[in-house]
Amino acid sequence: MASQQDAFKVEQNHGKSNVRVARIWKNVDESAHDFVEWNVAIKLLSDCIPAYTHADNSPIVATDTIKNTVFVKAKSCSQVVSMEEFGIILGTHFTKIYPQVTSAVIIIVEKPWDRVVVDGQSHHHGFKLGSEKHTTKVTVDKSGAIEINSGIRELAMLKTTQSGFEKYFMDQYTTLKEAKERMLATELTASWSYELRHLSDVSSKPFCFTKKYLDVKKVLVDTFFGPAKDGVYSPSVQNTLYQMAKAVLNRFPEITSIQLNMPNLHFLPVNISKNNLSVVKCEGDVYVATSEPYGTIEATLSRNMLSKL
Ligand SMILES: O=c1[nH]c(=O)c2[nH]c(=O)[nH]c2[nH]1
Repeated sequence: MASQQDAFKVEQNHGKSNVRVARIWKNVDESAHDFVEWNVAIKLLSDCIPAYTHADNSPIVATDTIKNTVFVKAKSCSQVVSMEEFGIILGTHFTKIYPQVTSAVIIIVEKPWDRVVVDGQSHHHGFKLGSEKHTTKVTVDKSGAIEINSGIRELAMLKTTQSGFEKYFMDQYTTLKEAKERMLATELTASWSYELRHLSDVSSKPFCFTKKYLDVKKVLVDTFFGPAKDGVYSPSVQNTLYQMAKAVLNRFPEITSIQLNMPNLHFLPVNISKNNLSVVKCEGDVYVATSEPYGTIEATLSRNMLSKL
């Protein structure tokens, strides 16, 4: 929140980060338990300028209160809620209850506890840690205007073939050899926005955010890899990223834009020689795995609103 004070423009917000809440839903009928672990960060935009300029703390909602609210709201969710719904519940609370709070931003990252399968059967109360993380960012304004983003973090994907990189711009510093055949590895971070603009949009048509997250993830993964046997050729990370984002926008009309970040994690062919004699020659088989440096490739695709007219 910005304000003009003396000669200065003051922009400020406050909140609490790394509020780690775990919630179990034990159903009365003794069926499987549901469990989530969320890392919640909250930022409140509020009329708190006197606290900064005149040491007047009276408008500050203490960050300790903000933290407590996460646990109070987790307790009061008697039914399973998605992270996005929990973000809406928190954002609505802070903007409704406190006159000085104009907007609340809630960011949640879910720890990937997956239900264990034992002898082919889903366990009722056993969970093990998986890999990629579901994320969300929910912004709620006092007016009821909302922005809801969902996303994925740390989705590592690798293919051992069906990738190349050729005909790129070359100059006197270019030493990279063109490749028709290489491996491709990345760790995807994605985030997408839903066409939900007001709290009333959410209450009028209940939205299954968790299912949507799983569906979007499947489209991203399937597009990256292609069919199981033959895969799909990637002429660059850039093109693969574009195909993945496009597939999501084509498939889900309720998503207005998607941002993908796909680092190019390099596996370098191993070629070792001694006295001009080869000790190890990479024939598409032995590589050195590197973590740095890595290529950074990211893009955002949004619907061209003119194309809707
Ligand atoms: O798919 C790629 N895109 C690049 O921009 C790039 N740059 C590079 O060195 N290797 C690759 N690979």
